[in-house]
Amino acid sequence: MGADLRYAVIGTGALGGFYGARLQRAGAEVHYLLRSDYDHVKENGLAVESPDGNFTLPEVYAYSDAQKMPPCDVAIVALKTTQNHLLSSVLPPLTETGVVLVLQNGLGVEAQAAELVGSDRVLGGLCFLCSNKVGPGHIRHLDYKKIAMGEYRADQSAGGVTERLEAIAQDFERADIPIERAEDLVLARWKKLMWNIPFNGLSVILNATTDAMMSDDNARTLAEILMEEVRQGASSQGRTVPAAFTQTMLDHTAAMKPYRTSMKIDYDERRPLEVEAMYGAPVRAAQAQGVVLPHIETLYHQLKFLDQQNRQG
Ligand SMILES: NC(=O)C1=CN([C@@H]2O[C@H](COP(=O)(O)OP(=O)(O)OC[C@H]3O[C@@H](n4cnc5c(N)ncnc54)[C@H](OP(=O)(O)O)[C@@H]3O)[C@@H](O)[C@H]2O)C=CC1
Ligand SMILES: CC(C)(CO)C(=O)C(=O)O
Repeated sequence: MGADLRYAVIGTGALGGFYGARLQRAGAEVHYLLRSDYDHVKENGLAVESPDGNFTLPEVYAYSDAQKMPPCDVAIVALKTTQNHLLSSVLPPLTETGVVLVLQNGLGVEAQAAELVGSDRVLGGLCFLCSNKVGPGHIRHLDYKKIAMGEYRADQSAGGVTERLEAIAQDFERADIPIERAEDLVLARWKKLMWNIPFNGLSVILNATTDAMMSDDNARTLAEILMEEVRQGASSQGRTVPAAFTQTMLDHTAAMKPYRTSMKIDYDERRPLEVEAMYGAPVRAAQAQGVVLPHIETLYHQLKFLDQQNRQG
């Protein structure tokens, strides 16, 4: 992998638009794949509002067809996981040493990219970010931005910190994005699920923002029960999430600015919910090891029902 990496952002929304624009502003060459915003962004570029400072990029390399993109060193997958069935048609050509970096929430998402490009060419990242797309090519970054990034291994082993991971991490750091080098991507994914499984799902079921859930004993209890099960799920995969991490997540959420989770926004906008990647995949991974996660499974079925009703309605 050469010194100056060329990036592709596949899905220029809340997350992809934010990180892509930050990389470009820091000097990286970034190519963006867009869908509904293509004409607007080709004409006007991207605008980012952020507590770090607002900025615009009047000129960006915009595409509506991945096959027209140049070979890239790092293709960042930033679609919703509900669109991953389209991956084969939206990934750009890669350079000889090019890799796919999957920045989506959930579990098992790297495997979908690995099927297409080979399991030795995939990394994953967990983004601790609150960002929304509020208009065509218009990203509103609200809070946080750190990424825990790690190497994917088909056998689920820890991939360690490789040179290419280090090179990508340094590009992000130049863009003022803190990067945690995750030795074990599987553990990092389960730790992120400690937040997403309780709060994304409950925000839809309880029709509540994070502050409303944190200030209510019943909602907090539900969140704690779910977190305990996520720990059991991690343990079924040979990973240990320390018991104290539950309190860390609760404290983190209590300290957050009131937040409507991404799943709640998708629900309110009648868009498909990321139920399979966030709930189905962890439940199935645990089940494959003979471990049942009853509360998470219940939430999974409730969310599947609500998602279906919501989009029919
Ligand atoms: N937003 C956040 O703060 C965080 C998000 N995440 C995760 O990141 C992932 C992305 O989420 P987020 O950025 O919020 O979602 P968004 O919906 O904001 O962004 C996804 C983008 O992908 C585009 N897209 C969809 N299909 C295609 C296609 N076929 N070709 C080109 N572009 C396409 C969409 O375009 P269109 O506008 O046409 O729909 C949209 O702009 C999810 O897995 C989410 O859970 C994780 C942590 C925080
Ligand atoms: C936990 C949070 C809100 C920010 O840390 C996030 O990363 C997410 O929505 O997935």
